Amino acid sequence: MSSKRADVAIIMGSQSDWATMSHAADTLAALGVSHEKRIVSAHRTPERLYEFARGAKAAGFKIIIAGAGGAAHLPGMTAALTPLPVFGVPVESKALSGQDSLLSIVQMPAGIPVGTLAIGKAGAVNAALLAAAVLALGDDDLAARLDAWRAAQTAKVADAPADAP
Ligand SMILES: Nc1c(C(=O)O)ncn1[C@@H]1O[C@H](COP(=O)(O)O)[C@@H](O)[C@H]1O
Repeated sequence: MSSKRADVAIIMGSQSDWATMSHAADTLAALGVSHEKRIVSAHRTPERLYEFARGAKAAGFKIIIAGAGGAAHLPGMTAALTPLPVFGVPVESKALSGQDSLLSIVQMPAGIPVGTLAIGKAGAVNAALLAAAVLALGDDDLAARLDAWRAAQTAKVADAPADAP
């Protein structure tokens, strides 16, 4: 690991969340945003969470993307322990299709914000895009890459037939 930390930390409650959270990593990679990923669980590894979240800002991270499923306390607990912006991604759970994850993340008490995204892949992609948009406020090159990414997305839709199948 290099001494200069990545801008974005992607954390997740379990290895099983990677199928979802890899979309955040892929999107950040496509935009040239440096990121690190790690498994941290408020439930299963509370001390690792404490150590990570307490040290995240000093380590050089600027934004944290936290994905978890079920009783998804990871994003909120992370937000409680760091002044960095935290974006929460509700991972789709088997039992309740991610409704549990969403509700566990979204309804934070006033004072400890978590920017909550959609359930699943869309949320993971959008968390990465939001992180990039925040970082782009102070980085003109990244702002240009983000503009290009959005233009490419528009072109992809525009090139497809406008009539429904
Ligand atoms: N919600 C949390 C937390 C947490 O919030 O600290 N730690 C693990 N988990 C979630 O448990 C689910 C099942 O995990 P396993 O697949 O490992 O049993 C995962 O979606 C994970 O995010």
